[in-house]
Amino acid sequence: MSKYDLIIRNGIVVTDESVEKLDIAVLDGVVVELKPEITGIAIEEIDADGKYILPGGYDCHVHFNEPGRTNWESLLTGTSSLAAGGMTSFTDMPLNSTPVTTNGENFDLKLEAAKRNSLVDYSFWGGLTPNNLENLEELAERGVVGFKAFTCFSGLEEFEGADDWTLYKGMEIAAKLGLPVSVHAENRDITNKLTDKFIKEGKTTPRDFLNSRPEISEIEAVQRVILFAEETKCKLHIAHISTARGVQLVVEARKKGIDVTCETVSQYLTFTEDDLEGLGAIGKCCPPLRAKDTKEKLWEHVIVGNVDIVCSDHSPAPFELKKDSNFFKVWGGISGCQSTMNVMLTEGYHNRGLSLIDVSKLISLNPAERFGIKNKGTIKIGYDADMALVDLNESFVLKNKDLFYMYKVSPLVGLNFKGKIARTILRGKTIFQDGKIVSEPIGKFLRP
Ligand SMILES: NC(=O)N[C@H]1NC(=O)NC1=O
Ligand SMILES: [Zn+2]
Repeated sequence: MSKYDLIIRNGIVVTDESVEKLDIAVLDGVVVELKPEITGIAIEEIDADGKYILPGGYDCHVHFNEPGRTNWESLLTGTSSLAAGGMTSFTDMPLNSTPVTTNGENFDLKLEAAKRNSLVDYSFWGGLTPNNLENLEELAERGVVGFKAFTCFSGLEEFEGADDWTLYKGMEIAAKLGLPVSVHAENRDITNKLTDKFIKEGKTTPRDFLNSRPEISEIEAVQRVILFAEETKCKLHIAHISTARGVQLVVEARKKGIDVTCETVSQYLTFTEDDLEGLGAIGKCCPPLRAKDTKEKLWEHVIVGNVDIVCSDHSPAPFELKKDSNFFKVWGGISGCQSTMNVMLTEGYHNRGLSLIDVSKLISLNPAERFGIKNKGTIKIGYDADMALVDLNESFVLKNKDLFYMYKVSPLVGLNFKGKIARTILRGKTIFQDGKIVSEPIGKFLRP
């Protein structure tokens, strides 16, 4: 009789093709059997009767702060939050940790920190800035999934936004290296000019901040970087897209054969600009929250498959940086990486009829495939045994104390979610169960 490390019995398994009752057998961290009834024995058995089993999520856009700003969010607090939210891997942005990930030496520091402190599997974006074109190759050799650039101010002086020359040249190099470039797309002139103007006029409320970053600033930047992608043949990924018109440009570019994908994030699918006054600083992000009509159209794009990925853009900061009567001076970034699966189950599956297969593709398989992370993102023989066991019909209100973030705040607190993560399993090992982290940091480096 076959012997396994783990058998999970009686769960309803969400694969990339079906939702059905299956048993799952795991050996050495990998799914080795997947069928209605497994007869073997295992060191550990889990009875998942009544639970749905989704692939562990992959958050391809988080800003953790280790090394260097570990007092904003450490890898331990950040990855505990991911685990509590059913997420089993992530890609960290090249900022806001310090030093920023713009060369090989800095990359090595980050990798060392993750080896020690990450509870889930990890990978990294390298930075693309005006100062590091000559370092892209060494970052590629070390295993970054691609390069991240900003077309506007990044929020931090030490990570300079890319001018058009840098984008064009950087995309040429990335194309040669076979890696994608991910762009934070907002027009720098429009956002800077409006910001300066409003501050000069003493207009510094949340509404003024919203008005300083109109939809056109995203749409223009998306259009421009798509043109560079067409010319350079670079794989392009649009980060945290917030406008339906931006997604429409991506759709049209794909029809022309340009290799472009896009992600959106929970906040644009949950809140509108009218919520910002009530939320205050914890709801400040760039691009900002949008009008109700835009939010609904963005959902339509998600539902028909025009948006490839939903992730978090988790960008925490200490309370001090979230306090200023001038809203422009408040740190821009939302804490949300614990809630991506919850948002997609509640708003996507329960409220809008998005299938569980599509939910899991948006948060697991699509990012893994786009960024070349092999054997992740779905429950399948030969794939890593990364899973979230979910009580799909259980409702709960998210409370501050449920959060594993270093700063236990999030705009998502107080919302009623349906679909509770009961247990998270990384490569066959339970890392989160019944509200508690139950593992040491066992994360492993993932590279394309
Ligand atoms: N630096 C940083 O975290 N920036 C992020 N925050 C945000 O709101 N948008 C971003 O790109
Ligand atoms: Zn960004």
